[in-house]
Order: sequence, then structure tokens, then C-alpha cells
Amino acid sequence: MSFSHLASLLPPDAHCVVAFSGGLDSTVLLHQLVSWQRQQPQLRVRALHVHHGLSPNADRWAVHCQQVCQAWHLACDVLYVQLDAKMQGIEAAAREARYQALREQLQPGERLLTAQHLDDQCETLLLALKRGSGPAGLAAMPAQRELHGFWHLRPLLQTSRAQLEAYAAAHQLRWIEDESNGDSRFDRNFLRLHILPLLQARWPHFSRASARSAALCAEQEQLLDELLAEQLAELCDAHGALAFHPLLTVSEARRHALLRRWIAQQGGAMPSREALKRITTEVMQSREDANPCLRFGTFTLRRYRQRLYWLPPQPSLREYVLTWHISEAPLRLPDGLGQLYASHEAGELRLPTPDEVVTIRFAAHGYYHLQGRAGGREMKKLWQELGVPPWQRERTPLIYYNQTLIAAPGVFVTREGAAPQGSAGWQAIWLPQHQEHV
Ligand SMILES: Nc1ncnc2c1ncn2[C@@H]1O[C@H](COP(=O)(O)OP(=O)(O)OP(=O)(O)O)[C@@H](O)[C@H]1O
Repeated sequence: MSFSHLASLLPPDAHCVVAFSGGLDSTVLLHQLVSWQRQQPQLRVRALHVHHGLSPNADRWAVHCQQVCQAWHLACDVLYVQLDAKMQGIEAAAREARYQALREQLQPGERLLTAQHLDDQCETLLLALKRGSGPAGLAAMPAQRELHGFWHLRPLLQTSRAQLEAYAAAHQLRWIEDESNGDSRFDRNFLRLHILPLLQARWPHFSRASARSAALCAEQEQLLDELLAEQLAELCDAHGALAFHPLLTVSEARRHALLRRWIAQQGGAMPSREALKRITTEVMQSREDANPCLRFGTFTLRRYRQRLYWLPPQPSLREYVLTWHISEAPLRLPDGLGQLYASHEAGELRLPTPDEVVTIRFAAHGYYHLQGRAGGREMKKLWQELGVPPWQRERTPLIYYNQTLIAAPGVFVTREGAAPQGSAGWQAIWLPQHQEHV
């Protein structure tokens, strides 16, 4: 038996974690790895089984998986996830929960292996066609991808179901049949049970040919990624906000390709063509003083000045008042905003007097004088002058001494907050959460 499909994806000393459902596909994959390990003794293999709790047989499947692994001298952990069988889109929810549970178990250096095969690839392509996907969707499943810092590999993508069945028979493997595989209310099962057999009967190479189409789409997408990477990097600032004016002077095809890649980098789902057109007309081309906003699931696309922002929910924190003992530990801010540190080295803030209580708030109204600027201004005007986008204005920590606004760390210091010339001051440093461990 040749293991070239494994050797092309895995170094000989790889640490493999197989997502083992106990079905035909992952049983064959696990058996092949165990067999290959005899030739590659440095290879490490272990299995994880996810117990979704959806089938009355789920406990038996978990026991089966552990027995198979025991017989093959492999470690096998069972991961329990909670799902409600009555919920909408249970297939997608189960997949989401499964990948999350699997990911959480991976140790540094381990690779996750799943057992999707050639016919699965064909089904995925047909499902993408049904949704009207573009080339990224029609590329179906990649044989390898990075998944939150880990490698996720699908070594069987070139192997047909018939080949897997022949392998299982030749090695007398035992596997379990998920009874839900026979339920053609699920789109994938409908294709597998009713459509693919017809296509394969007429054109025996249909799955292989369609997988080739998927691979060609993937290649085109990769080429575009490479060609557009430089331009996209130039358009993005350090926070990922996109300078959109240059996009208005390029072709629609290039604009859409750049927007799709930018949204993917921001963690958004692939937008439809219709959505990309709306981004152009309703957000990029809206009036200069408009405050356009489009919702995409839990994300919001907004424009501020010359840039587009892809934002997770940004609730106002105006109700918060946190007392800060600046000589003690750093202060943790609400809603994942990170921490505030006090540094007593060469700061520009005056120290509070003994009767002044230091609080952190997220709202300021009225007229203020900022240090280093002539004249006072309304707070709203100041935010505009400082270039702070509207959604950040009630999420920027503000230091108060009693009822007096002193500073916004890293943004401004008020006249009332400035240390007198020649006297020692202190500094407040705001470290957003994503920088805490740098
Ligand atoms: N209960 C499970 N425990 C562990 N691994 C599983 C489980 N179910 C499925 N897998 C893994 O995921 C692979 C794909 O399974 P399946 O085709 O049933 O899922 P799917 O929802 O279509 O997933 P995908 O989008 O990942 O293709 C299997 O080959 C197996 O490696």
C-alpha cells in the first residue's frame, strides 16, 4: 500500500490528531496512519471523538471509538459538546461546535486530520453552486489550511468513497453507520443518496472532474491573494481600517476582490455580490458627513473619514464608573478593553490631592480646555479634532478626579489635569487586550 497521499502532507515525525467519528472515512484514515507509522516510527498519532449527544446511539459510538483505538494502541479522548437537536441548522451548529472542541484539545505542534474524501468534495462543490458562490466557495475544501494557528489536513480528498470501502473490506475494518446519513432532508445527504449516484452512473469520473474544477478555482483564488496582497497591505492601517478612496477608481472586479479579502482578514464571512455593491454605493459613496453603517451578522461596517471599519459589537460604556487606586494594581476595563496602568515616571498628569477620588468613566459632555491647545471646545468638537471615531467615544477610558475630567490616556490631557511645570507627574497607560501579552 502506498502512503504517498499522507507523505505529501505530513513530515515523517508529524504529531497527528485524527478527528475520529467511528464512521468509514475516519476509520480508514486512522488505520492508514497506524499502518504508515510502522514505516515511520517517529510519527505520533492520537484520536479525538466528539460526542454531540444528538443520537440515542452517541454513547455506543464513543465506546466503539475507544475500543478501536485500544486495539490499535492509540490514545482516544471523547469530547462532549452540548447541542439542542431541535435547533435550526443543526448540521452547521454541530460542525462549529465540533471544530471548536477539537481545536481546544490541540497541543502546540499537533496537526488536526479529518477524513473528507473525493465524493465529499464533489458534494461541497455542488452545495456551493446551489448557493450561487463565487470562486472562493467553489474551491470547496482545501487539503490543508491553517486553523487558528494549527494545521488542519484532509489527506483523503483524492480518494473516492468506493476506494475507501475497498480498503475497509481488504483490512476487515469495522465502523459505525450514523443513522442520520439516511435522512435526505439534509442537503448533503440528498445529494449523496439521490443525485450523485445518477451523475456517477452516467459519468463515472464526475467526482474526480468536479474536484479538479474546485482545485482550479482554489488556484485562481490563491493567485489573486498573492497579486492583491501588497495593495491590500498598503490600504490598511495598523488596526485593519481600510482606506477606500483608491477603490473607487479601480474596476468593480478589483474593488470586489479587495473588499472580499479585507473582510476575510477581519474575520467576516464571505459577503454576497449584492452586499459588495451596497458597500460601494451606501457606504463608500455616501455623503462626506453621513455616518453610514451596514450590518453583517454580528459585525458592522462603518465609515469614518477616509476609512472603512469592520467592527464587532461596540456597546456604549457610558454607565460605568470605576474607582481606580492608582498606586495599586492595574485596572481591568470592561468589555474586553484591556487594562490601565499607572506609571510614575515623567508623566504629564498631576497627582490627585488627598480629597480627590480617581474614577474611570466613558462619557464626557461640556466644554473643555486641552493642554497644549488654545481656547476651549465642546467635547464633541474635540473628539472630531482628535480623529476619534463616533463608536469609540463612549468606549475610551476617561480619567476623572472627583467630577473633573483629567485625561483620556494616550489621547489628551485637560488643562485641569496637567502637572504644573517642574513638578513630578504620572502617566496612565492604556493597554488594549490584544496587546496585553505582547
Ligand atoms: N463525532 C465526531 N468526532 C470526531 N470527528 C468527527 C466527528 N464527526 C465528524 N468528524 C470528522 O469530520 C470529518 C467530516 O465529517 P462529516 O462529513 O460528517 O462532517 P461535515 O459536517 O460535513 O464536516 P465538514 O464541513 O468538516 O466537512 C470526518 O471525516 C471526521 O474526521
